[in-house]
Amino acid sequence: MIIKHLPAIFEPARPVLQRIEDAGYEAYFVGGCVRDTVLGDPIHDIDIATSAYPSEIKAIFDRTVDTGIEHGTVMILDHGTGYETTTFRTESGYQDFRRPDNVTFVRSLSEDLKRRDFTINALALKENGEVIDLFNGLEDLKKHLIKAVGNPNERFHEDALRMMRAVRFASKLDFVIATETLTGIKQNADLLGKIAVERIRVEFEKLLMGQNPVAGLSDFLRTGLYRYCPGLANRYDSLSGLLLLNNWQIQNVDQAWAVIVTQLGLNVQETSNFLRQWKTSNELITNVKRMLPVIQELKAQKLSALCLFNAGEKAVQDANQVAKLYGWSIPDEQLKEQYNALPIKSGKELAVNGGTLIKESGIKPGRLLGKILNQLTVEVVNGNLANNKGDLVTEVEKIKKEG
Ligand SMILES: Nc1ccn([C@@H]2O[C@H](COP(=O)(O)OP(=O)(O)OP(=O)(O)O)[C@@H](O)[C@H]2O)c(=O)n1
Ligand SMILES: [Mg+2]
Repeated sequence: MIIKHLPAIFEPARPVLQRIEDAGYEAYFVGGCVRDTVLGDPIHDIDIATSAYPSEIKAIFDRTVDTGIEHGTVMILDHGTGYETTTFRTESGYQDFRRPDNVTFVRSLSEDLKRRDFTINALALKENGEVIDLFNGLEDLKKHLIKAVGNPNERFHEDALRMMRAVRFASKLDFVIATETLTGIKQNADLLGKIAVERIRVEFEKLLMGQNPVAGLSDFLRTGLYRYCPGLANRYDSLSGLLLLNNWQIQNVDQAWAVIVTQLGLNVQETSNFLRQWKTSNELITNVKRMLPVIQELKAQKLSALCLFNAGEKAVQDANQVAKLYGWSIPDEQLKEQYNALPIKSGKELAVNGGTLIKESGIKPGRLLGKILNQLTVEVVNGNLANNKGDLVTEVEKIKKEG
């Protein structure tokens, strides 16, 4: 196959490949960028593989950065852009166990491609547009098939994360996992236990945000991969409920996790613990925790002003998106109106603050002050009290008298 017009992102990199070829070596675009080019999908980054050793690349180009030289990766700087090139390599251990990370540099493209995960990811693209397809990747792309290169067991033993990548691609591309590959995942699922949770998380999040999350989740469940994921090991029944959701439209990672914790029926405290096990950021945990009460109130069809106020605009919108999956949502426009109708959107908008109350109402700094401010906020949000200084100070007098 020859691709006549390469997507624009390749253009500035072509002369770089050309120069490597002119020096007598081979150089190709490889991996996801080739797969996505053939599919006509957007390309976010390009990877280059070459027969030249890192030292040889550095001899060809004036400006390079050693970004991962022990793995064979050197960045070539060209006209202000960096291009990562990786020397053809093979996982060895047995061939040359003295090399760091068991990586051996090789001169042949096929040696490099045959240790890649799936046939659709084992395509190489020459600078002139020629696609090198040694493992029937093009046919599998056409058939919408995720198939391990060679023996699935071997591929998954080299890197167990690949099993998560398989289910992620099933969702992301809406492809089917080939039977033998699926069997390989079932047999090796426990190896996922050896993989850092952060790496698993990235794949799981991509799965949840893919084109067909139900397909990916279905594979994630039937292969048993979920057993080796934090907080999911004993939750097969609950997770299976996700397969019944037929209106997935997840727009961000906060929503993705909110779906999972909603499905698992976790409360706010359990959600914190669960997400901490997955090593998500504190920001994500905060966002998801803000969404949960909104989702619950949408479910109960009694969305209150206070709930909207506490969550804030982003969490409110995200929560409605999650609720949509379950048929609990209200029209976005209506929700927006309800939110915009809040008398105040944040505590800072309250017509009095701690300072005012200390000065004008003689309240001492401390717990009581916080409690009173909170009470005022709730009354204003609920529309029981106008947000002006006079009314609020009068209310404070009343609260003081009532003790
Ligand atoms: N565990 C892995 C990870 C990567 N690869 C190979 O390295 C390439 C680049 O990896 P990466 O950028 O992680 O994935 P992509 O396939 O490019 O997918 P994405 O679109 O998410 O970048 C893959 O296509 C594949 O050939 C692999 O064989 N095994
Ligand atoms: Mg990539």
